[in-house]
Amino acid sequence: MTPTKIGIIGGSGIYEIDGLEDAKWIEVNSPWGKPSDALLAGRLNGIEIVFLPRHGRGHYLSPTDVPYRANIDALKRIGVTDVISISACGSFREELAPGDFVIVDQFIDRTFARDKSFFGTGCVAHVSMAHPTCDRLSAVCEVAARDAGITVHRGGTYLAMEGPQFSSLAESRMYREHWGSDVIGMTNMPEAKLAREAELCYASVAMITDYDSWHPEHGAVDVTQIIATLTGNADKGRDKVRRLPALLGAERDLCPCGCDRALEFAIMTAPEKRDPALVAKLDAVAGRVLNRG
Ligand SMILES: CSC[C@H]1O[C@H](OP(=O)(O)O)[C@H](O)[C@@H]1O
Ligand SMILES: Nc1ncnc2[nH]cnc12
Repeated sequence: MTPTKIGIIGGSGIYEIDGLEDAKWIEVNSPWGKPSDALLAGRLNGIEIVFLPRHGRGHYLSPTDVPYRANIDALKRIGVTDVISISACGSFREELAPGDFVIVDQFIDRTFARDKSFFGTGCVAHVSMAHPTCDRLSAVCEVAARDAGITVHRGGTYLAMEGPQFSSLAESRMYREHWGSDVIGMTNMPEAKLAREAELCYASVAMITDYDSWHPEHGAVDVTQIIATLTGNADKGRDKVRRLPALLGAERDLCPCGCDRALEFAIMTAPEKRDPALVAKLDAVAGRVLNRG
């Protein structure tokens, strides 16, 4: 058993969390660059929590410019075991209404201008993304949201678009009618891929803020409406976060989904062909498998 350390990545409208004991902002240096911000570390019910605002305090980073690799590396480096992403999302389904939460379990990655892997020339690895989220952590997020009085839907496909512009009507219809997507956002990819490479359990909580552009009665998306929905949900969202530690427990066993062993058979590059500089950068992410004899 190892101690649980919960990492929370807050998306649009969530730039800090309150109620942490001994809370302090910590600068974490990563060989993958500067994370979006310092990390807010503290304890909730005796369990360690680390919070990172994805777009930085003041929302200065666009979805394309979020330093996804530095963020995931920093969380891993500081000892986080379980990462919960909280994101504002558009809905492609009438029944997924603004104010509801969806516990996402699949992704379609349409992003194209981001670094998507820690690995590459000099250390090649292929992890499975068949089941990109952790079922155990997702179950905890579902219970916490339900207990906080939130309408929550378990399972859903998140379409990750590059942005920063919202989708055209034609794109919105294609994602919904032909691609089977349930929600849309701009940030969960490559975040989920990188969390898997870093052997971190990852769950994604989509807070529905709008109906994107397909809905005949709702017109185009606008940021004012998104912020109003997020603000209206803030108290319940905070309540949900407060419930997580008790549900997760202070100690964790190996993840039954295997998230914490994702690299076990993933690395292809022969030891003598590995690039020492890249291997050094992978110390936190892949040290468990690269450093064994
Ligand atoms: C404020 S609307 C668009 C913006 O909100 C979402 O951010 P996040 O996923 O970090 O909550 C969406 O992905 C866009 O980045
Ligand atoms: N409709 C939408 N499309 C992309 N990202 C979003 N974030 C919130 N609503 C969104």
